[in-house]
Amino acid sequence: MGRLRVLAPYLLLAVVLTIFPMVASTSLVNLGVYVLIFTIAAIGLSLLMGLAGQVSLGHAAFFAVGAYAQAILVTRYEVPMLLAIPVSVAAAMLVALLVGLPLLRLRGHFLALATLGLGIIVTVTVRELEYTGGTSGIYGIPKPDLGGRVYNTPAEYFWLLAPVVLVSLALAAKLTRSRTGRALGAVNDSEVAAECLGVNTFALRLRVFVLAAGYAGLAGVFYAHWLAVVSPEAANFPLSVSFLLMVVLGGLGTVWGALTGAIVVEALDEGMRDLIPQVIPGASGEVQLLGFGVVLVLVVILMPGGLAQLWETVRGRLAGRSADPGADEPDDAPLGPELDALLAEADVPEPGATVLQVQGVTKRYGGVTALSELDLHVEAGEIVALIGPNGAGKTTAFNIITGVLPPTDGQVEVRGTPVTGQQPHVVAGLGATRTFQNLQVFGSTTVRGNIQVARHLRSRAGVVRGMLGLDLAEEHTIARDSDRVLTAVGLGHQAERPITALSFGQQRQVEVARALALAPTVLLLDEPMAGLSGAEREHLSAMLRRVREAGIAVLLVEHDVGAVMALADRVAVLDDGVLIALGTPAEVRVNPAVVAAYLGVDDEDQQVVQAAAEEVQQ
Ligand SMILES: Nc1ncnc2c1ncn2[C@@H]1O[C@H](COP(=O)(O)OP(=O)(O)OP(=O)(O)O)[C@@H](O)[C@H]1O
Repeated sequence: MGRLRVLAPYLLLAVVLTIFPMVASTSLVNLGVYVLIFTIAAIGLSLLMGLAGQVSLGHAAFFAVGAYAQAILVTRYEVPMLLAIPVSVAAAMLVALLVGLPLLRLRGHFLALATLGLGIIVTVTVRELEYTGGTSGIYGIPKPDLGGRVYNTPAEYFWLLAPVVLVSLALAAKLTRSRTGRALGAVNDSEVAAECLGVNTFALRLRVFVLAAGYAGLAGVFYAHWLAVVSPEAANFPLSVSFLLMVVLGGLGTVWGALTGAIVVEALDEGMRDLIPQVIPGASGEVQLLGFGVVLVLVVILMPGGLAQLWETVRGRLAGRSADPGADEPDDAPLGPELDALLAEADVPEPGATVLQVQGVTKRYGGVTALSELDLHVEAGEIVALIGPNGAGKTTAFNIITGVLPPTDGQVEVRGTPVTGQQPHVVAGLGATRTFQNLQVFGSTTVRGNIQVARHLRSRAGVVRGMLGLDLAEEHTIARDSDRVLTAVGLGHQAERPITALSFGQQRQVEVARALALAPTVLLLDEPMAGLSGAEREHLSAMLRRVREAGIAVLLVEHDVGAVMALADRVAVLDDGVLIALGTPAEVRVNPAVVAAYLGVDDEDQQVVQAAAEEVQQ
């Protein structure tokens, strides 16, 4: 039943694509050919923008590379079409790899600008080079001839393209539902959280950038054969804008948006071509581009989710379902055997072995020293609390340990391996992960989806396996393990809910569960009790004791001093970036420097510290 639901849209589309050329006029089928060609390119851009969150203003550059490579291969070297296709697609992907390596280190609008520049470079290059035919381009590209059958008419070409579009769509859609797709979705929601769960964001983005270029290159190939000529316009900015419009109009959330977007943009294009000269006599293509710009702005303002969002709303209304299915019955016995099984997965050394070593770590921001020569270590099976007034440097210490920030000076080792200056995913790979003071849940998915990302390092499937569906057994294991994690921490009844439907405290608990799902050796928790009810705090404390018993090392930043004193084996106190005390809770409680540091700070914390000090003095 589930499989039929997945296949149904493709079957329906196959039927429509088969019938369309039989019933539509030749000019409409001709338009349909362009829709299908551009759909292939837009699917690639949809993956890049929707999945990897990267805006490209130069997608047409890869389209042109594919088109030119195919034109050169079949006209100059007489390479058979079927043999030339993979080479041309590979050429587009190779260009993407070469430019992606430096470009993808750029973020946001810088990447958009850089890809815009790439489009200009390709346009100028093919226009200036004699080899690529200069301004007139390359002529005489034959219509496809497969096994003696020539695809000459619009209908024939449409039927040739239809299966290519169907397969392209299916592969891309499968990728979005794979391990890679989940990881990229997580990167879009919170790059830092995804990295700290072991997701190598740069490598993933690069792969999707290259893949997107492959789709564009393939579209370029079919474009070249259909038009019989390729000219520098193929790499032009207006075409990149059209692709962008297709993806945004169709909706970034789904690759199907590429198809609907391509249909609407091509229809608009035709409409504008007729309409604009009537409204503005003598108007040129530039005015058409302006028209596209206006549509793009209107879509972004009025319908940011594109047609896909509209469709989802209609479908939800028709089915009478809300976005949040609500919670099931609460789990009977949280923290049961499932938690033992999860904790047993952690690769921990013998109790007492140092798993985290911080040596002389200093962090300066200009004139501000956020952290000054911090020395700290955490052993297996130990909870060390890091406390201190606001601005003491606790979060800075976490950021440096987990690779989110490089230190100005000093060393960090996880299980004896130096990790200073390494990316967070490398640190996570060694078994150290964290939660965040400011919640960093993956807001576009469910509670289960959040946990599944944390199983990234415990699974292997890459882009190709994900696209081809060769990851089914692994996907089954990830889903099963994620549900076990949720049951283990008492959140099984929330699995199906969008994470954003949960209360702040519950989201915090999911974040802790997500970090545990990595089966870490070292767990760093940044104010995990903040926003939790009394019962939830007790539940979390009980869980952390079990985590300690399992031999996992815990570094805990927490403002709830009472909870810290009850839980921690050792307490480190920071004040103004300086470690002012380190010892057992009993020792730290009576340390005059600690009492002084808390004076005039949070009333509640101050009372706890002072009451404890008085108690010991009596
Ligand atoms: N990006 C930055 N640029 C400049 N100063 C910074 C930056 N990040 C942190 N700081 C400063 O470093 C010091 C330590 O900040 P940090 O966030 O680590 O403290 P904290 O102990 O975690 O505080 P809180 O309990 O309020 O979260 C503060 O004085 C803060 O203003």
